[in-house]
Amino acid sequence: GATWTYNGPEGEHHWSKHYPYCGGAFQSPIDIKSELLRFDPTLRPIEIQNYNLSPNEQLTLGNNGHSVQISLPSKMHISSLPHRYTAAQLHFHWGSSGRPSGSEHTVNSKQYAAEMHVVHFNSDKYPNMSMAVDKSDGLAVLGVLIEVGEFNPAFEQFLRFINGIKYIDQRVQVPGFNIRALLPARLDEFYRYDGSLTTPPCYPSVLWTIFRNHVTISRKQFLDMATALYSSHAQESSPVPLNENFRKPQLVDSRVVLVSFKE
Ligand SMILES: NS(=O)(=O)c1c(F)c(F)c(S(=O)(=O)CCO)c(N[C@H]2CCCc3ccccc32)c1F
Ligand SMILES: [Zn+2]
Repeated sequence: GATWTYNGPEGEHHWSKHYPYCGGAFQSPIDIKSELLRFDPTLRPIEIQNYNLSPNEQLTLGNNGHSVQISLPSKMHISSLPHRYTAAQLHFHWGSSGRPSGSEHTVNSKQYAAEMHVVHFNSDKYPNMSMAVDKSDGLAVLGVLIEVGEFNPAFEQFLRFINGIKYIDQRVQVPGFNIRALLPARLDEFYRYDGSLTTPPCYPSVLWTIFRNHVTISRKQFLDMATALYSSHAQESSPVPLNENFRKPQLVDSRVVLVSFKE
């Protein structure tokens, strides 16, 4: 489809011209405000299967012009939701070297340095991502808020290859590693709401799970992610830095945000 960006004439305020859902309801991300929250004792801890990948497996690390993404094997899945949700890919949203705040979801208006999304599709009902992406029960995304702090060895497992995908459409193979190590310790404390893809086509097809606890990466790791990539092609004379790739919080309307924990 048309090229969309995060800023300028193709920026988020213009997305709905080519992608009508982007101007519709049930949009993501949102600001997770305390007064919106409702404790739900029926929310079960997230249970994931086969996230611990062997180094003998190869993952594709790629720059798709909008984010850095890692393709995931279909044996990885979430087993604690009403349907099996099979992993497709994970990617990130971040700020820039001058602005270490680039998360999409915010908590009481606090924006974190970055955010990771692990995208899954309902494989009980749909054969692949393409068939699931526009269905109301199609997708489940796990969101992890990221702060600058302690060095994170799990992130290094792919960050050490990032200079191989500096330009759009570049891909490298990286050895598998334990994707669970990218998630926070507690998978039983999270926010849950019905929302959408945060990029065009913005389909309202995502069951969002945002973990309560953030993870940390070091300042150098953040700068590696926020300054290494370009959304332009390698041979282009004027490279376009890939950063600030986050959508602003959207209207919550009458949606309720469920929480699995009490203060
Ligand atoms: N924040 S978000 O809503 O989770 C989110 C992104 F922000 C994001 F940039 C991507 S993208 O990297 O594919 C670039 C633009 O679609 C995705 N891709 C999903 C949805 C689109 C189709 C598809 C097909 C296979 C695998 C993943 C995906 C995305 F879901
Ligand atoms: Zn995302």
